Amino acid sequence: MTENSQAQPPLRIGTRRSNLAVIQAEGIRASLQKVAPDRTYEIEALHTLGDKDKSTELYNFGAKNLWTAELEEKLTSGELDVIVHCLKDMPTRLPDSCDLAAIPLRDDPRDALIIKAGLPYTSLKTLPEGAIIGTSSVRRSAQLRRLYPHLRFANLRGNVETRLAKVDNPESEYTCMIMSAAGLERVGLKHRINQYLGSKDGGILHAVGQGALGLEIRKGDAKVLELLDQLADEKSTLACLAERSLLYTLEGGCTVPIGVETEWVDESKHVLRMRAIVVSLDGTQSVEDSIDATVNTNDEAKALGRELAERLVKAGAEAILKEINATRPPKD
Ligand SMILES: NCc1[nH]cc(CCC(=O)O)c1CC(=O)O
Repeated sequence: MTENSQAQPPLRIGTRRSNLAVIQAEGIRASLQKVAPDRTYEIEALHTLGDKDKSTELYNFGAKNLWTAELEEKLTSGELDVIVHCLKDMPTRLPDSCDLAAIPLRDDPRDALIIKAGLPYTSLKTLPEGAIIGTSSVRRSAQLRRLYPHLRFANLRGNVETRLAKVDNPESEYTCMIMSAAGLERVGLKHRINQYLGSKDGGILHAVGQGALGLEIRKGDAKVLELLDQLADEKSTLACLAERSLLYTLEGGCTVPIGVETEWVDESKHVLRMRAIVVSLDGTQSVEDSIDATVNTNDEAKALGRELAERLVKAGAEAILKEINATRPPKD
């Protein structure tokens, strides 16, 4: 080993301590080892306040995000160099001392249906009247209530493995559950997916940033930014920035039933199609629209998200969101 490589301190990668979070951080470490093999990398998996307390009401706990605040403090103080997040769990407004760096190639952004082990159903359409879908996401339940008014919903919390165990338990009320395809695939549960729920197959629109990772750095840390830029995927970055701009424009600070889908409709011309929906909690009211725009730069991506948000507001999204914000539903 040369003196030079020994002199460079390890790059410290922070993440939450769930199995999914650690798998994601290990994936980023493996990618970094490929592009910068001389450097060493350390993962610090933190048991965050949000992981410790499972109560819903904590979503309303002060202004701080319980899942990201402690990691961001360590990033700001220099104890960490990068945080690996699920992009969809990253607020659209970050602390002043932090920045979103690279967005790597996105995995499948769709939601997925998993049916309780041993039941004969295969898709949403085959579920009988009164079947119970486990989800605590108002985005998922509101869209599904709208499309499948004969189905019922029950809260389902915990990490990926815990939720599946609760659904599979023959004593539990759940008929099935909805989770992100990417999350299920990363923890090795792809074989349990019964149906992928994109807009093309009778399904729902996914969460902003779903299926992508967000790499957060200290603001102005040019060295780490340059390193992480080597992991960036341009198309994923532009699509996700457009989605985050839509959410930034629409949200009143809490999580709301906004579904989105982005698709590159013409790779050579860089045309991004973004579709979005805002639904009332009971599924009875909704506004939906879609725009195609040429997107080559981050600013063009953000402009697309903003324009779609403004169109939705004009079509009545604000009234729906106001009513929901008044009751502050649990986070997606
Ligand atoms: N809110 C929880 C959460 N945050 C990120 C993922 C999975 C990974 C991803 O979709 O990016 C999940 C689980 C889920 O919603 O099913």
